[in-house]
Amino acid sequence: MTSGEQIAALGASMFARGLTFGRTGNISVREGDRVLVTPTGASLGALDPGGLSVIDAAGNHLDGPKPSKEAFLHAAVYRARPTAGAVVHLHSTHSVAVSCLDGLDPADVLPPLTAYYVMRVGRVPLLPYHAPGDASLGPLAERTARDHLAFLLANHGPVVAGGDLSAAADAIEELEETARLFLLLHGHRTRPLDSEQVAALRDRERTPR
Ligand SMILES: O=C(CO)COP(=O)(O)O
Ligand SMILES: [Zn+2]
Repeated sequence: MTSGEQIAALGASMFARGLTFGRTGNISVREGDRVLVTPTGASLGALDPGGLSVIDAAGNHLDGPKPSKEAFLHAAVYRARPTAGAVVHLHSTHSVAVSCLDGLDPADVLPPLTAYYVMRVGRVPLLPYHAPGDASLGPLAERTARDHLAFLLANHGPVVAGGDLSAAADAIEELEETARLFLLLHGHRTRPLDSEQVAALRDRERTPR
């Protein structure tokens, strides 16, 4: 499958499962110096694999239709994370709900409820509200992405990187399910993983298997 076909297949799957809706969300894949990104105003449910936009890591539009208004965010993540091969942004409902909560710890929005959340996502910070496409968020996004795989845009939604598209998809789905669990558990006495359990999982993830 070409990268364009992979992006279209993932978009269709995310859309079909209600992980994003309408004409929201955007997906990109890095290929060397070029980044293939979904066009602005596209439905992730109906992407044309041959009709994607091309930008560079500075966010410049190189080819194809006008890129996503969040292309600058994707470019910022690629500059910050040399190992990132893909970036996904969704308006996934439970993650967006968490991004609207008052009183979150902006350094770490969700507790480590499950092992897979720790293994696939890690610590997720909250970036302050900016209107969609407001490129003044770029420098903070770039600094944040250096040591975070994922971040949450306040009153908006998640942005998640991965070594490749399937890793980015796994991580953003894990984040969405953890946000759902967090909201489901509201009002229940909850026992997240303790710091030793979290540290052991982080060590294990660093050990090549
Ligand atoms: O999610 C979106 C904005 O945050 C969708 O915008 P684009 O259609 O420009 O990608
Ligand atoms: Zn958005």
